[in-house]
Amino acid sequence: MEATTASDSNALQVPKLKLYSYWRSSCSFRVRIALNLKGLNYEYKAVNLLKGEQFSPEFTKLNPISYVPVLVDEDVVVADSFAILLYLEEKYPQHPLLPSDLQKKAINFQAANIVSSSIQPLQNLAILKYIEEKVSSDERLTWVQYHIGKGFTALEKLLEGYAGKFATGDEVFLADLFIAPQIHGAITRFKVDMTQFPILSRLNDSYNELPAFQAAMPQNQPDATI
Ligand SMILES: N[C@@H](CCC(=O)N[C@@H](CS)C(=O)NCC(=O)O)C(=O)O
Repeated sequence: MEATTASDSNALQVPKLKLYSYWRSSCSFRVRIALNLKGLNYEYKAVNLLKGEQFSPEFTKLNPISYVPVLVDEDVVVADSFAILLYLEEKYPQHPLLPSDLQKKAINFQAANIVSSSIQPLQNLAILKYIEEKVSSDERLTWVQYHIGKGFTALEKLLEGYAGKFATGDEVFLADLFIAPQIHGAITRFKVDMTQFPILSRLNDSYNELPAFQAAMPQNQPDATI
């Protein structure tokens, strides 16, 4: 694992934070957005998933299930993007990730979970490798597109009465941190036709304008290979 430093002139000086991340990982992307929104400076610790660095004894000590992201905040180690985001929210309350309105908060959790439980796990590296080996690479793409489509269709229905510039209104909240990376991957990696999803397409245009999202994009990470 190679260490590089991410810095931003607007970031608060909290150099003790370390983020174990992989440039193309949508789960890491969620946390990178939160760190940027909250103005938290962090050290970027690249974990190359294609080289299997997530299975190294050093990394497995940080996360026994061998997935990125992992956040290290001095002596606190938190793995899993959802857990990390809730940790950051409590420890660093600037730029809140959750609205105070209870219904809107619930919609944020629901939308985040559609992505984190019902889309992303079905497109994880190990699953795609298994389908490619046991069936075919064509089936791999058909599989991912089907599951992204199913999740995106649900999100379109869920957000119909809530979406503004962002998922639940005109402010960025938790749902956006899950939706933006999922759309980015759907377009760039899995060639999903986004014209079927007008609300999500509109949200994506808004995400693309925000510096906190731009800086978190895969292609802008120190370990990016494109
Ligand atoms: N629920 C976890 C999922 C983490 C996860 O699946 N990470 C992926 C990258 S997005 C990973 O490390 N995959 C490595 C592998 O499949 O070996 C989270 O939200 O952090």
